[in-house]
Amino acid sequence: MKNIKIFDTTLRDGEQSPGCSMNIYEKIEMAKQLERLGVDIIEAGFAIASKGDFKSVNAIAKNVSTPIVASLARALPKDIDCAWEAVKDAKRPRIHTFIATSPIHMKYKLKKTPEEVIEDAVNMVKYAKKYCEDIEFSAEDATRSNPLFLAEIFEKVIKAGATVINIPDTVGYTTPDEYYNFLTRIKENTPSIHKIDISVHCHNDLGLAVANSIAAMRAGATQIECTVNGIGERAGNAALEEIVMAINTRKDILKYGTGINTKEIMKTSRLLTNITGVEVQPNKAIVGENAFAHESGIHQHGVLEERSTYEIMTPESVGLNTNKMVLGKHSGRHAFIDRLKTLGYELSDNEVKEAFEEFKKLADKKKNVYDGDIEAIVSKRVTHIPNVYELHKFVTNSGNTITSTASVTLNFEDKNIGDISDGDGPIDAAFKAIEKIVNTKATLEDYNLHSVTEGKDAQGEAIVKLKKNENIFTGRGISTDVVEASIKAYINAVNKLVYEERN
Ligand SMILES: CC(=O)SCCNC(=O)CCNC(=O)[C@H](O)C(C)(C)COP(=O)(O)OP(=O)(O)OC[C@H]1O[C@@H](n2cnc3c(N)ncnc32)[C@H](O)[C@@H]1OP(=O)(O)O
Ligand SMILES: CC(C)C(=O)C(=O)O
Ligand SMILES: [Mg+2]
Repeated sequence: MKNIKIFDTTLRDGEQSPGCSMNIYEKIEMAKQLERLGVDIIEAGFAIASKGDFKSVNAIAKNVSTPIVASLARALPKDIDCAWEAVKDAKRPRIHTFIATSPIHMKYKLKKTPEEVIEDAVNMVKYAKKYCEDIEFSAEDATRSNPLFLAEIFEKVIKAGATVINIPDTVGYTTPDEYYNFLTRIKENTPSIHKIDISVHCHNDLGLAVANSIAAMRAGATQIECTVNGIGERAGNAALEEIVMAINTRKDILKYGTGINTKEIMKTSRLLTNITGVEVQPNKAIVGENAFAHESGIHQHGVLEERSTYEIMTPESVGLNTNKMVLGKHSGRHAFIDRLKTLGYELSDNEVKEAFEEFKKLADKKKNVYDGDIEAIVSKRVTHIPNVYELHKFVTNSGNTITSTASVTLNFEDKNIGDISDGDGPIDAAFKAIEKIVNTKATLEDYNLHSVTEGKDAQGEAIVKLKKNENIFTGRGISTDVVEASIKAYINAVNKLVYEERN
């Protein structure tokens, strides 16, 4: 199966997205991750735009080895000189030059006749060719251009040395069928286009960027330009992760592959989010928080029985550990019982029935139902677990210039036993001191803290999960003092573990 080339323009068109500017170090980090992801081409920037852009493109050219590194340039000698200076150190450099070809752009923006635009395009491709073998030529606003005019300009720039022809939907105006026919018409009228790569670059103004890219691929495009998380000018560009996973998931009809290591997708998306601070919407395909989450009872039941009922790809295939069952007002009994099992509870049928009714009432009132809420509901129904260990007293000492220490005393079988420890903060120190006393040999699997009431006097609820021999013991602790809440949660988990081991 043939691979379609993935041209990533996160660092160029993506950066044109408001709020997505990146500094040189962030761009290098992102470029290295794109290399691990396996993209074929990195468009590293628009070298003439600023000194910073030039330095970033140049640094990326020096820091990645497998992908081609491209810089954008207008059809102007000074832009091409600058682009070449920036990419010339790359193992595989590319100059990407463009000029607009639509009547609107030529008349109002460039103030040039079509003949002048052809002349500039040809001259600048020849000019760039003196520097670099690999030249991409883009006809900006191609989809609002006359296809026969495009065929003429493409034939001439290919003869002048262009090795890739890009036919962008700059303003996200076309539709899949129209784009398919448009590309077919251009191919029929550009004899030399068959010798080189045909690229597409779609914007998402009508939400059709990915669909249009896929239609173009079916019409013979061999390179797709896209960005991580779909960032880019205005409504963004075609999202890399969506294109790649569509190709991957629908190999049966699309009959193409990519060189992308899909397991790196999530990491790449999160790196970009961390760098830019721009979150992806929760329902965003592939990389959104909810892309592999199931909230409603019928779906949760289906997925618990057989994941493929509601999952067309696995979360693991994009680098996520697992899917997510979100408990809320739409959830049903199957998911509720499954969560109880995960939390280590085994209830009788009647207890489950009562707990489920209470859970539904709570879910109607509360946006998020946490594990702690479920435990609060069921803990009163399960067999009472004796408090083998109880907190007698604790003292912690911490600050930003000293090592945190904790001294904890527990009551055990009517005796007080104490120990001390240092740690990474007062809570870590306290947990270590407790472990010295109880010696469970369990590992701390998870810890979280949230407020359970509102206002200045909010109570903090700590959840501690201890793991031993594949069993999870979840402890809860509530206090207005977060250290105390955490210590109580740890002791609660220890008591559950001890109870289990003794029975
Ligand atoms: C579709 C796209 O995404 S195109 C890429 C868009 N990205 C960017 O513009 C980001 C970086 N841009 C910049 O930093 C600046 O716009 C620069 C450095 C490129 C140019 O800045 P300035 O010289 O101040 O020009 P300004 O941006 O105001 O106007 C653009 C000029 O380029 C011309 N131009 C636009 N596209 C092209 C082209 N492909 N080839 C030749 N000239 C072009 C315009 O006609 C205009 O020319 P004029 O100054 O003679 O009127
Ligand atoms: C420069 C070109 C490829 C572009 O970004 C566009 O047309 O959208
Ligand atoms: Mg663009």
